[in-house]
Amino acid sequence: MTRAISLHEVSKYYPKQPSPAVDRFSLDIAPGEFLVLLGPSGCGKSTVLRMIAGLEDITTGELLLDGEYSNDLAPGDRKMAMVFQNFALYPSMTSRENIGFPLRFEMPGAEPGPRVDETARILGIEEILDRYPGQLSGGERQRVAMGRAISRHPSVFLMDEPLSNLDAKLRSHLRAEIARLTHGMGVTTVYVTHDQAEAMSLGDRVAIMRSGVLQQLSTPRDAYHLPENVFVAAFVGIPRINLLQATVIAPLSGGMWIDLGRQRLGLPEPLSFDHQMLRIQQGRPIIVGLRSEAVRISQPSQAHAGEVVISGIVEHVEYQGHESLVHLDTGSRPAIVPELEAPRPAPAPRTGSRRAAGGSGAGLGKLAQKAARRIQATMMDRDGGTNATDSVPPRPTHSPAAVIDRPEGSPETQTGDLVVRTGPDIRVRRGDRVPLLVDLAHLYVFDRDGNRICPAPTQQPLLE
Ligand SMILES: Nc1ncnc2c1ncn2[C@@H]1O[C@H](COP(=O)(O)OP(=O)(O)OP(=O)(O)O)[C@@H](O)[C@H]1O
Repeated sequence: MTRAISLHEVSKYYPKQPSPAVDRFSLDIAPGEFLVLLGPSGCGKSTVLRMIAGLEDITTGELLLDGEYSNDLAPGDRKMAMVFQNFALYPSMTSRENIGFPLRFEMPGAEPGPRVDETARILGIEEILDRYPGQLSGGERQRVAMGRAISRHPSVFLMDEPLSNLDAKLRSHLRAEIARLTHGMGVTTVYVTHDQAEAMSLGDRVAIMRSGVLQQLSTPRDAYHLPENVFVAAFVGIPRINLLQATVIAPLSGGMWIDLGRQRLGLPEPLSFDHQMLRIQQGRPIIVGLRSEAVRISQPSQAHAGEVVISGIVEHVEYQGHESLVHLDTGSRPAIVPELEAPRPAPAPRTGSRRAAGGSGAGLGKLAQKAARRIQATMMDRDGGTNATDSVPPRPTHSPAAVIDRPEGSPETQTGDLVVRTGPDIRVRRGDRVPLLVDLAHLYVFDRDGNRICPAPTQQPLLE
């Protein structure tokens, strides 16, 4: 048996805490689905899991199991098995006894032997059944812990960072094993991790959290390729996406550029629909996101259609064996996303509407009018408003919104603002100025609130 789990507007307030640990969290998990809760430490992942398990009361909102209201269902009646980070085996029991222990309560009077043997076979741990936890390696102990969960034939697995105490090699091995087991058994699984690589490789879908709030619920592929906001973009993907503070230059006389400070990216004409939508941002601070694969070090003569040329000074080359990561200074200002690693973020000040300029339902007519007004206003601000193409709009005087910030007193231009992936044999040295080809088909733009505006967040009506 496997179960559907729904959380509707679920919040959790702990006493004496200024902000909720989980804030109006909604999620529908299909029977048999493998869902990963991903986010930095303290964002509320374990609290969500514990509320599903019944180990934590829900302050407001509803938990439905197979469509039935279950907020008050006792943990033992939920038919869920949990696997934790610390293996929690009874030290005085052998592996066999540890795996069979919960069966004594679930199947009173029945002989647990066959179930234990079946579980041991699935996990490949027959040979360690008669050993005590003290005689097992970390990986073996975790297998026994999983065996204890599996042998119960639960309807749901809840896993809270089950691999984080293990070394990297074992982690990747057990990760594959968990994927095989849970899919094979078809049991709904909710898996908590702060490791984005783990989340991406395991989950049918990932729910990315920040400060108790769900940021994005999507397939791992969409989390990487279509991050809904700058936080998700920065949290998912290794190396981390390059995020640069920028402004849009869009003179009425035509053409459009993204100003990165010392250099500009000219958007290729005819402008794509997504790029046209950026017109409305003229004069406002934006964040440009470039994943490391969107930029390559190559001569301008090698540029493909859609690639534009800038340059950077090599700061550092990180040799990784199969590739190298080249850290460059392009004279841009990196955008900083707080809370990515913070133990517990301070509550963010409310910053206007979440709706992006191109948000769902916004008609193009309205957008175009807004854009025209914005352009007009910018032009009027300028000296005579004559040669708009050559004049760079004034730099924003304030840091753009809560999620984008430059620490007070930090230099205008920081070094190493862009990381580019190259082959392992790249021959560049610190201090070299190298040409960079930026593929604008892989350009991300976020507005001052951190919401993605390019590629446009929802399907927009096409230009006539
Ligand atoms: N019993 C509690 N009393 C008060 N605050 C709590 C309690 N349990 C958790 N919190 C707080 O709730 C927030 C969310 O905690 P939670 O353990 O769910 O985060 P997490 O994302 O699982 O973090 P981690 O990855 O570090 O385990 C944190 O700020 C934490 O300090």
